[in-house]
Amino acid sequence: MAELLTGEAREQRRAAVADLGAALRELVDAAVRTEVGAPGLAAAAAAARDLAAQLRAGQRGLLEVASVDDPVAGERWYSPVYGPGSPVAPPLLVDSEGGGRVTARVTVPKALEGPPGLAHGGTIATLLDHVLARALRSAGRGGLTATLTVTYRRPVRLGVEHVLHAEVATTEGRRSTARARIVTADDPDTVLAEGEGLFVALRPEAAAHTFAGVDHAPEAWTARP
Ligand SMILES: CCCCC/C=C\C/C=C\C/C=C\C/C=C\CCCC(=O)SCCNC(=O)CCNC(=O)[C@H](O)C(C)(C)COP(=O)(O)OP(=O)(O)OC[C@H]1O[C@@H](n2cnc3c(N)ncnc32)[C@H](O)[C@@H]1OP(=O)(O)O
Repeated sequence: MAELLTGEAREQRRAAVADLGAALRELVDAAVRTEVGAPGLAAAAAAARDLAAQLRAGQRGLLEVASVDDPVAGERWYSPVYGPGSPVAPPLLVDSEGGGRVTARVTVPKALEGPPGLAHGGTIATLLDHVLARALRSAGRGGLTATLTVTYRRPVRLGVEHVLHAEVATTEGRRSTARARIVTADDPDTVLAEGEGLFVALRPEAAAHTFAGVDHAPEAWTARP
């Protein structure tokens, strides 16, 4: 079981995690855009395997929560959406949240491309799903996504700054719904994609089953008052 860090030790490790994450995102971008020759690719593959071996020297299991995480608040430093340590996160930057509303910014990188020059539709769905969940959390509502409906109205382009807005729509028992949209920073009135999600908070017995084997109970996704 990975021991969760607190205080100064956690801050220091979080800074190092974020620094490695930024370096790896540069590497992923370089890797998906490279046109160097085959010998250059072979040398890079060997260097990448050396680096992986270096990181495997201290490794947690698949169900173990990272020592820098806060599973009660739901802060995941390797989240594929916003995690500062994730090589595959765009990453999404949350600017403000509270009272059932969230505003976030993102610039979708080449690694998350769908049609040439455009964000992959699954990436857009991922971003919308996250801000929907975050809006609900900011209103004290937990839960897992039960349904997600995405309407793609205009392309979301790579390399352009976009803004997401989300807000709680309804709350009833363990069920909550929220709405979100994505626009460009330069043209906030033209909606590019919209999302609507239903989130269901887990009953304690369902949470025990869903998160069986996870070392720190992720309270953020279970039933909340
Ligand atoms: C910078 C450094 C970091 C800083 C970061 C800081 C902070 C970060 C903080 C927080 C991050 C927070 C949040 C964001 C995180 C993640 C968001 C991602 C969310 C996901 O990625 S999540 C994964 C995908 N998701 C699943 O993996 C779900 C699999 N699934 C299930 O686990 C069950 O399916 C479940 C739980 C959905 C329901 O199961 P269940 O057994 O509890 O449900 P049950 O049957 O009791 O229904 C109860 C009531 O919901 C209604 N209901 C249920 N399902 C429905 C449906 N589909 N359509 C319509 N109604 C439905 C019923 O009709 C009933 O309604 P009623 O009560 O009225 O009868």
